[in-house]
Amino acid sequence: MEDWPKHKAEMPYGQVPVLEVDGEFLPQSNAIYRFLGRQFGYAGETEIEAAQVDMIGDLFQDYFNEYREYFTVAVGFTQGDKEFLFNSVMVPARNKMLRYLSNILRSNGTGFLVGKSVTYADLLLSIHTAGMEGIAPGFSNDFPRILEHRERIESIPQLKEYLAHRPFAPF
Ligand SMILES: N[C@@H](CCC(=O)N[C@@H](CS)C(=O)NCC(=O)O)C(=O)O
Repeated sequence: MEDWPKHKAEMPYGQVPVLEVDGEFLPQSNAIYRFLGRQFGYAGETEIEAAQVDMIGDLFQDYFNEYREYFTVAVGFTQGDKEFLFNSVMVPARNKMLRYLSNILRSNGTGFLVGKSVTYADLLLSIHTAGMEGIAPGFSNDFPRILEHRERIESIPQLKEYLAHRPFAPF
């Protein structure tokens, strides 16, 4: 955080995340997800699946905007009443989003959010609930399909290996 003001000026829009590819700086989470998803085969197998995966990526942006006020206080970026914001901002946003995604999981019926295999939409969900669990323990406990989905995603061998050895990430 102390170094951030220096790096902010180097970022195309003064924000992170930014992916650097062969000297090109690519900002915006969803552009990065699509770029990596297409490159490595996690962006949906057909045109309609790709659109459904992107739809979930966009939904996560809207969702983040809904709970941003709680999140910035919870991780110490801004000052505020964390408990009040959890109940008034985070809980309604979480309930709406996790219910919606539980319904998608139930109707898709493959164990994944889109199609028959893992996509970046599944990674967004499992990373989100894992991160929130660190901030608000028990975050997804009322959503059994979401818990089960996270276990499925985190037990993918390559991901399991990565999660066991990745550098410390605060959230
Ligand atoms: N729409 C952008 C939003 C990026 C964004 O809000 N970045 C925040 C961190 S999550 C940031 O860089 N904040 C530091 C700052 O603005 O100085 C995206 O999805 O990548």
